[in-house]
Amino acid sequence: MDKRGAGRELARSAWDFFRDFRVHAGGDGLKAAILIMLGAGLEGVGLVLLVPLLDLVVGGDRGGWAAALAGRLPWRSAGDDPLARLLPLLACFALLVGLRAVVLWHRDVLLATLRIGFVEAQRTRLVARLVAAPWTRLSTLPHARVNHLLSSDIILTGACAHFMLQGATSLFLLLVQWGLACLFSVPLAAVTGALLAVATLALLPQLARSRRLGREVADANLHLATSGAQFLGGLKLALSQNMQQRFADEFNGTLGRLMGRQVALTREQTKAQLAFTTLASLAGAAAIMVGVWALDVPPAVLIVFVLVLARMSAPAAQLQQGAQQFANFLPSYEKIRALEAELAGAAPAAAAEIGAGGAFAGPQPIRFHQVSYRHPGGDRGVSGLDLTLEAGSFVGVTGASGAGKTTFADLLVGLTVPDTGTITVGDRTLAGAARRQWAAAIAYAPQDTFLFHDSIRANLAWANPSASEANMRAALGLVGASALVDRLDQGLDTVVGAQGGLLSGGERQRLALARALMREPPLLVLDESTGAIDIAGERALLAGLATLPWRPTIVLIAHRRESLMLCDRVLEFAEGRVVADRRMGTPAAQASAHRAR
Ligand SMILES: Nc1ncnc2c1ncn2[C@@H]1O[C@H](COP(=O)(O)OP(=O)(O)OP(=O)(O)O)[C@@H](O)[C@H]1O
Repeated sequence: MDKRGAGRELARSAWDFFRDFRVHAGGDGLKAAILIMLGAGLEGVGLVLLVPLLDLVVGGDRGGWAAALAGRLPWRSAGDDPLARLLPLLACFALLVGLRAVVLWHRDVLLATLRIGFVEAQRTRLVARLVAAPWTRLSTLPHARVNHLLSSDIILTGACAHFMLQGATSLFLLLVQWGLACLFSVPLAAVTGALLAVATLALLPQLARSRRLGREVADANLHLATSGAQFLGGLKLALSQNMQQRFADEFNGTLGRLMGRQVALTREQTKAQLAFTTLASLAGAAAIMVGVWALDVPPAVLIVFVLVLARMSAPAAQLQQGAQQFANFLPSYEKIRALEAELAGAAPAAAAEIGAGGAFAGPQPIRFHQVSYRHPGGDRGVSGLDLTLEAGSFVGVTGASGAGKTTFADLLVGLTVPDTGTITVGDRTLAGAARRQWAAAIAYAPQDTFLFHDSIRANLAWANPSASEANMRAALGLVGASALVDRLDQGLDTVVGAQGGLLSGGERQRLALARALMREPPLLVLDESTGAIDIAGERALLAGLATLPWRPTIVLIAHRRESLMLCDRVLEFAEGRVVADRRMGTPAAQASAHRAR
């Protein structure tokens, strides 16, 4: 992209950020602007008080506005007694300092509150978009991207807000100080202002470079976060195959690339900072030379002017550095907005629809009418599914990898919507509100066991917050996890570690199944979620499920023949179609038939 295009993009993105912040701030934005201006104004008044102070210390003729002001001040009439003139002056200073402290306190608290609130609002909005998005869209998002956006990138939007607010504060301070400089000598201030403006314009392209490097650092950070998240799992694999050096080299390579980008960014920022301070100092020196030789400014005015210039250097440097940092962190904000825009395009019906219609109570027949579904961006999925799952039946689903079993389960629970055909539960079609109510009723134990990094109790309560301890114990007993909980020091309050990392694979699956039972669902879908449990334990568990008192319809996806032995019907998938539908003469089938009577 050419320089002009990069500059335009930066300006557009910065404007979007400002607009977003302004909307978030609402009425407090105006209050903050007033406090920023008031703080800068009080700083200016403090500088004005330098005039009589100089008058007192240096004395003599300052000429122009300074003399006129000093002549008009009340303590001028207090005769020539320095003490009599100094006391009111110091009183004024004390008053000013106190007032300024109060204003700055209110300003800083308000700005911090707005900044923190803005970060939280960004996070809440992104989470809301993610929660509202359909599974078809979410399933294609890389986990690391979402994690990074919700953590690091969101925090960096706070840094953006910080530098924007700091920039506004510095800018107003600069304007007030420049206004004061104008009061002392308009031509001198005009020369200084023009030179500073030229220095600022010369450094504008630097901001676009800062944004580009910021984006590269953010990308490298994401890459590092992805590698970091998989570090232990990957290291275990590497250790088991004596490939740890290669693993370390790969990780270090990612780290090295990130460091390279960060060094490049620091180099650019330092260059810009030095260039700006050098140009600003030269501009000040040039202005003083012009003042002395061309404008014949009196020495006392020149001294005050130099003091004002010295005061201006701090906010000017802060403004320049803040702008660099803002441009550097802006890509994080852009990434968040990009994901929101992606998700907004795919947002399904509003969550408010959940309330419409009645809840699904008890198992009912589930009917697939000529259902087809293709995954986005490919031609794989399921097609022409035409079948009925009887209420309370125990259905096994099997087939080779990629045959379409999970796709079928996702349709069954309402995670995905058919491209063609319909799915009905009882007499209701799974669409809109009914689909959401169905999802709110059923339980799904997916292939990848997911447990929160929290206690067993909290993990179980997640599915049904009103579940009693007795319910939890009963579910744990049914899935064969009572002994596990009893042996843990903290019992139900034991924290299971990130992703249940402190438990074995089979134990994790048992807890996930217990959680699925907590809401007494009319449909229980187990997608290869018992495969890590020993065969005898799995058999006992499935036998328990087959005799659950509330008689849910159970769909068990499994590869092992032993797992399917208790099912009263087995569907075999191949190439997205049901190629065999077998009724089994099992004890479960008899139990099911008995229940049906
Ligand atoms: N999100 C997706 N985007 C594109 N294609 C997908 C997606 N998910 C699955 N597929 C493809 O759809 C086909 C069916 O996948 P599905 O997960 O239903 O298979 P499966 O029978 O459950 O396999 P396995 O036993 O290995 O879990 C596969 O060929 C798979 O590659």
